[in-house]
Amino acid sequence: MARVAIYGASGYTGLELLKLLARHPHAQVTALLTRQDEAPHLSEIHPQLTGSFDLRLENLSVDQVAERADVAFTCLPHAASAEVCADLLSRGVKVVDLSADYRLGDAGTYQQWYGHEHPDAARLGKTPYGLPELFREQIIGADLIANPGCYPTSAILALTPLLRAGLIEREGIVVDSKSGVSGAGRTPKLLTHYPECNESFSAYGVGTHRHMPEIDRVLSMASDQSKASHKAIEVLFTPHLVPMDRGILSTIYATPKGDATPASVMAALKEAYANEPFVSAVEAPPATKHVAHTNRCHVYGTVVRGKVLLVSVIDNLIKGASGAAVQNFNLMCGFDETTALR
Ligand SMILES: NC(=O)C1=CN([C@@H]2O[C@H](COP(=O)(O)OP(=O)(O)OC[C@H]3O[C@@H](n4cnc5c(N)ncnc54)[C@H](OP(=O)(O)O)[C@@H]3O)[C@@H](O)[C@H]2O)C=CC1
Ligand SMILES: CC(=O)N[C@@H](CCC(=O)OP(=O)(O)O)C(=O)O
Repeated sequence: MARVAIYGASGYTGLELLKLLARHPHAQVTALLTRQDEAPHLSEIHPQLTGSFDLRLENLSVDQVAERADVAFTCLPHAASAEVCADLLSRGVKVVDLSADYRLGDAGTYQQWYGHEHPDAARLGKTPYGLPELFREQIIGADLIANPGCYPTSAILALTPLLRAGLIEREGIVVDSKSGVSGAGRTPKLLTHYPECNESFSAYGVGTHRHMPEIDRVLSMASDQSKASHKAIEVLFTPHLVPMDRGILSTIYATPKGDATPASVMAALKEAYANEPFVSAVEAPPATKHVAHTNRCHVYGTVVRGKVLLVSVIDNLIKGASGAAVQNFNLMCGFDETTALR
């Protein structure tokens, strides 16, 4: 049994994490963290969880958390998260970090895309990236996991098999992604205010979104296993906000290479995920509803007018955040990887 603490339990990823942990036979939730001093009952913050946990959200010190928990999930904004992670790790608490703080490889790149210094830069480049389908061996038994970004999960799971099979060029990859509004979190923002986003569809972060270097780095790592001389991959990534609650759909375009045909593209996707419990290569372009509320990713690929075209879907809050976090937690702690996720 692992005793679990959740930082940022009042947010959307905290809620989804609690829904999953409520049915986890080896996890006991022992601390729910908030910055507020009022200690509200969990059912006041998330009425969906009424009857599931008799717990209050508390403003505890890291020492108090370390007494109560073996593992912490940090569902906090970036920078705030790394500060807590460093303190927890120094007290022997394992951490799954849902923020972006440990996903990039070096402090310079982090500063360039996040606009501030990294609070715990020594761990950059050394923390396993929590996509078990690509980095399972590094995740097993680790103390800290960088849980992936939601958009990167959808892009990397679609592209990596084709890069590894030599069916697409490393240059000229375009990732066009669309996300439901819960991707922006529960904390109110102008972009996600109802009259701003309802019945509207917009691109944002054009050329500047911080998931671009994350996708670059992970694709470069995942596909560069034999040829160290390869140049780093640089994708063109554009996110869009769709007026729906949840889900991400990425449409991806790449230049074919070698024997890229509709059949060989699908065969590479099928082979890569044949034994994966949560990723499937599907025969027709998937929709977000096919994976809503699940830890699954569906990928489809073909060749059209001289381009490889991929479509990938996930639930941003599950495979894109809390489901992946539980998958990583299971691997870190030696539980069956699929526990609480089937
Ligand atoms: N939403 C999504 O689809 C995804 C989110 N993520 C990442 O997961 C993390 C959590 O996201 P999400 O749950 O959506 O966010 P939310 O805004 O829904 O919740 C975050 C919680 O963190 C606490 N918080 C906010 N600001 C601070 C701060 N400055 N210092 C400490 N605590 C703070 C708040 O709790 P309180 O007020 O009670 O203290 C808040 O409820 C973020 O890093 C996000 O980028 C990753 C993948 C997907
Ligand atoms: C719709 C929307 O706003 N989505 C979020 C992505 C959520 C996510 O994965 O964020 P982190 O990398 O910070 O963990 C965004 O674009 O900022």
